Amino acid sequence: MKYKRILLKLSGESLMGEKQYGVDEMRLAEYAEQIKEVARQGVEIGIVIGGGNIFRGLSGISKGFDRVKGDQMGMLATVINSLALSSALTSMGQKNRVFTAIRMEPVGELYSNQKAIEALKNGEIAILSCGTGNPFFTTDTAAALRGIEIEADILLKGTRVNGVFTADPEKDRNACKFDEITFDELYFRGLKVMDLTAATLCKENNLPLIVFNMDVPGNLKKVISGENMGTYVHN
Ligand SMILES: Nc1ncnc2c1ncn2[C@@H]1O[C@H](COP(=O)(O)OP(=O)(O)O)[C@@H](O)[C@H]1O
Ligand SMILES: O=c1ccn([C@@H]2O[C@H](COP(=O)(O)OP(=O)(O)O)[C@@H](O)[C@H]2O)c(=O)[nH]1
Repeated sequence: MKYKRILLKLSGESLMGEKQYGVDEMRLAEYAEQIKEVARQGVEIGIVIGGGNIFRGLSGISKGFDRVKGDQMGMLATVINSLALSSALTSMGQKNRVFTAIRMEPVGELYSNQKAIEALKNGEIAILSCGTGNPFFTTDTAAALRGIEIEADILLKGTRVNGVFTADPEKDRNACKFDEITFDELYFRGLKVMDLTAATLCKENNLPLIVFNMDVPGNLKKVISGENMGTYVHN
């Protein structure tokens, strides 16, 4: 395996699978299977999951919610997704631990980078929930931050598209994929694959990123073993 310690970001929306809301059990099981497969090869895995399949702070504003409360609801949504993934991994016999950025024992342990690294060294997958614990941030930013904190070799952003394109591939059929691109170019081209706070954290702390399609079974293993897929984003 090319990478020994990874931070995997999973989109909350992808967890919906074919559903309109919440968690699709089939999709969850597929993800858990892919994750277990690489964990069995000795790869240390930290995971940050989004919450968009349940609640997004920004969309709450239009429904009359206060932004901070809405964001807190969004962070709690990431806890629900994290518990679902933890449960799926456990049922497959894969050891894992859920950490929360906001104290809520016994749902999860309060996060610290030391405890998370300890879990990784123990062969446990560390599921890092609640995003950063702060409103006005995203789970992409949490993934970048936690990736840096746990000293991951790479940040892997699992999405439902094949990588970074010249335009949103779900809206523009003529969009072309980049095999690699720098963080600066992402910024200058205004590519919306990760928010700027997240991209800046990666850039300033030298954490490379691969954006890849997590919805194709086997892709996670391929990307970790160094197969050329997705888009490699670097300094
Ligand atoms: N230039 C781009 N290249 C790739 N994906 C893009 C781009 N611009 C926008 N996107 C969108 O970003 C999504 C991937 O980000 P992700 O965080 O997984 O999704 P979401 O924001 O819905 O949770 C893709 O599904 C795609 O529609
Ligand atoms: O550090 C964080 C991470 C997430 N959120 C909230 O949680 C929601 C869900 O996260 P995100 O939208 O990043 O999930 P995804 O798009 O990946 O499903 C966001 O809309 C925010 O409201 C937050 O307030 N702080």
